[in-house]
Amino acid sequence: MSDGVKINRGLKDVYFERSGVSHIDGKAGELLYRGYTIHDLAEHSTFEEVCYLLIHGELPTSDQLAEFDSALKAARELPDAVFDIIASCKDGHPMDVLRTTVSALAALEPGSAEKGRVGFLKNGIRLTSQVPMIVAAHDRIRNGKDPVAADKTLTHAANWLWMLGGEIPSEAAARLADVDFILHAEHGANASSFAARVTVSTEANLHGAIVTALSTLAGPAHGGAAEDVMKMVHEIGKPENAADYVKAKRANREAVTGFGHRVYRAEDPRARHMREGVRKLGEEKGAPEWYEILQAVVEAMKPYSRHGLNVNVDFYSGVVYQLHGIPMDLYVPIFAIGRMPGWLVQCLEQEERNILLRPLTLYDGPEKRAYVPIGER
Ligand SMILES: CC(=O)SCCNC(=O)CCNC(=O)[C@H](O)C(C)(C)COP(=O)(O)OP(=O)(O)OC[C@H]1O[C@@H](n2cnc3c(N)ncnc32)[C@H](O)[C@@H]1OP(=O)(O)O
Ligand SMILES: O=C([O-])CC(=O)C(=O)O
Repeated sequence: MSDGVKINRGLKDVYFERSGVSHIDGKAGELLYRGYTIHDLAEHSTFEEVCYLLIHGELPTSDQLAEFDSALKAARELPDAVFDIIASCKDGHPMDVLRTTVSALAALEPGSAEKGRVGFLKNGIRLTSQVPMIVAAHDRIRNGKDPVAADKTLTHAANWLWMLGGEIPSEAAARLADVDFILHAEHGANASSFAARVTVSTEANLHGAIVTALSTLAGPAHGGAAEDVMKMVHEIGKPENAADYVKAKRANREAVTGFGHRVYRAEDPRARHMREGVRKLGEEKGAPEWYEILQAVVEAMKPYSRHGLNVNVDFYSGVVYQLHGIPMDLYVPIFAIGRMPGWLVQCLEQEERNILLRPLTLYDGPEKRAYVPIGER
């Protein structure tokens, strides 16, 4: 039945579509958004500008950026019912609460079923602004505090920190969050974006696709890794324990979290910026040991790196959040805040040249056989 059929398990190395959004050179460890290196964007750009670039294909002029920014700011509103929904499931994992709330917004928001480029853009911009509001409101509600209203004068990153902590963040803290969002904004056919594209391919609406993406991002093999890295760092406790920890993991053939990537065979280019963040912030906060533990794990992993096994973006990002006092279970939702424009633009591309995404599984079950009535089994 299966003669000559080649199966690409996990869809490894399979191209399913063309995309003009981001280019990943796995061997060279390079990532481009619309032709610009992630390093230039992390150094010189803002999240708002990167959103515009991803969605419209070009860096904006000042006027284009101002118009786009005011659309994002105007969308910093949530229906009252959302806060009741958050309160009713406040003890759940923030990723479950976020997914449930985005799903509820599909039913609560006028125009959520609108499709086509215009409908997707309207809903995508609205959700890009609402996702950080939901994450921040949930964290406050579960800690017995009132949600903080969005400040429409602040940048996307500064407003997120303001809504979370109820204090205007320092410029340095807001910039670090901004860079984190830029680094996480887009990454081709990663599992959550691919899943969102599958949803759009059935002509479902954007809210549905974002719910799919959130569900997929949550797993520890994808966005959940930053949370697991932080748990690993706590378990290791001090740099001198790292080698034994790694040895035990590898002896059991278990993955060391924060290492490995489906596409990169060189270091994930985003990791460099987060590593610098951990080093600097650790020194500033008088907590250099986190950086030292991470570097001891990198050293201990060297003998196992012959396949090009390197750290990925999530290896350092959790410790940056920890040093900012952000609880571990918010790490995946923070990834989701950054990834919103990437999901949106992948959905736009899918919608513009749609084809139902429907691969095949090669049947290897029993041969055709006669039905046996229940009394004769
Ligand atoms: C933002 C992101 O989503 S980045 C990824 C975040 N996830 C993690 O950090 C979780 C840990 N990493 C992993 O589980 C994996 O590396 C994945 C799921 C990300 C990628 O998996 P794959 O594409 O199947 O890995 P790949 O085929 O490149 O593996 C090559 C070899 O490296 C090994 N390997 C891959 N990742 C790891 C790891 N983290 N620790 C130890 N060994 C690993 C594999 O076992 C395999 O070894 P083998 O050839 O001896 O069998
Ligand atoms: O591309 C991937 O497979 C995972 C990843 O790094 C991302 O989504 O940022």
